[in-house]
Amino acid sequence: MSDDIKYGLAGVVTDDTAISKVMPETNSLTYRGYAVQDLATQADFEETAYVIWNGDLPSASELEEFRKREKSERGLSDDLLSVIARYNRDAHPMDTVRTSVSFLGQEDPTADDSSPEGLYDKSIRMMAKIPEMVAADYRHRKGEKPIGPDEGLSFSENFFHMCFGEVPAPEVIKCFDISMTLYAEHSFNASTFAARVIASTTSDIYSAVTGAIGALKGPLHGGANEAVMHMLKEVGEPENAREWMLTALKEKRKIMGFGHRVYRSGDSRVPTMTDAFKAMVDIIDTDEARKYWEMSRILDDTMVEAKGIYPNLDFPAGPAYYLMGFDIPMFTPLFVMSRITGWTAHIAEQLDENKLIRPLSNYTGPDERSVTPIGER
Ligand SMILES: CC(=O)SCCNC(=O)CCNC(=O)[C@H](O)C(C)(C)COP(=O)(O)OP(=O)(O)OC[C@H]1O[C@@H](n2cnc3c(N)ncnc32)[C@H](O)[C@@H]1OP(=O)(O)O
Ligand SMILES: O=C([O-])CC(=O)C(=O)O
Repeated sequence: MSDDIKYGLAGVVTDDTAISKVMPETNSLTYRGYAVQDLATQADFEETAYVIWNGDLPSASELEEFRKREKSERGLSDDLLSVIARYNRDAHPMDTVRTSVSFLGQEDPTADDSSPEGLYDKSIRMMAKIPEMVAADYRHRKGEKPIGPDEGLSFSENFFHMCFGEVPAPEVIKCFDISMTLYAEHSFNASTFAARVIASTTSDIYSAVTGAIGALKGPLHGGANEAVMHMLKEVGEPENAREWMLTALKEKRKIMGFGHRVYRSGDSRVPTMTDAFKAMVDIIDTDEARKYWEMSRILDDTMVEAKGIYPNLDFPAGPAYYLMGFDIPMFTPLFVMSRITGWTAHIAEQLDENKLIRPLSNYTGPDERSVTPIGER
């Protein structure tokens, strides 16, 4: 290890961005200058997507136009639906959504159009189509036929409709929609950086998004929302929670849903997601819902008290998604449905003033040596 190297690029600023600002000193986050909490509670995910892509809040007519455009892009080709119908039912849903996005790219004859308008078209197209890829795959693994999109429904309502054939209570939709806004964008996180690296080679937007999905899958990044729910299931009951956490820490286990590379004293998005999770628990009002709420409170308090490490967004999002009825392996694809907005905004920003991303490395392998012919080895 060398003192001159910033391993994992920790603390390194690699480019400018005007999309979001992560402020660890105040545990806050803005998208294009708007506080994420305000967007989550006072706007909806469609308005947030508009802000991320266009820079300002839409007027009423701009928003109406944008909603129409998103709805008009919904719907998968018969070819893609038949590919989804052939996916391995045991495959991880992140692998299947990665494959579906890649398939969408090869269906688009303008995939290489990287003009600002071309990128914007494809960004809206992916926002509109990824939910159906996830929902159709969810139903396929249950042996059920896909349910097509409903133009009368919002982005979040339509997703529940395509998964379950019904739209739940408004509080559940609101909780889901808030999670979409909170997950949408977070500066140079690993998956966004992966997308920017791919875009910087002037590859196409679908390739950059496909790579970003691969980066998001890992449990140190987006995959943590699934890992959190596995942890809650392992803990089992609220009365086990404190002891479970103290033992896990003693055993030096990594506790999923805690810690963050940038925030060191709390993730800006957690209070809003926790409030939404609690509001949903109160509406659902079952023993199971209260159990996961209480358990997560105890785990959070114990971790902060014992290690001073705070929960990240995946911690409240995991159990919230579970109580909405989603299977655990679907949680990270839900993140994809949201982060497609941030990724594509970053791809456009990267291409606007592109410079190939190619850092240097510190070689630590053997000194130069000669190749001994095979007969002499
Ligand atoms: C939406 C998102 O992607 S948010 C991130 C989701 N990921 C997770 O929740 C996975 C669990 N968390 C982690 O693995 C880490 O906190 C990361 C990957 C998010 C950040 O990692 P880094 O910035 O590299 O932090 P780093 O690993 O250096 O941690 C610093 C110290 O805190 C400890 N620590 C950090 N997170 C955790 C954790 N979740 N559980 C236990 N200890 C932890 C580390 O062991 C380390 O201790 P040490 O100094 O005694 O070695
Ligand atoms: O910023 C990060 O490193 C991870 C994160 O919270 C996100 O991508 O939302």
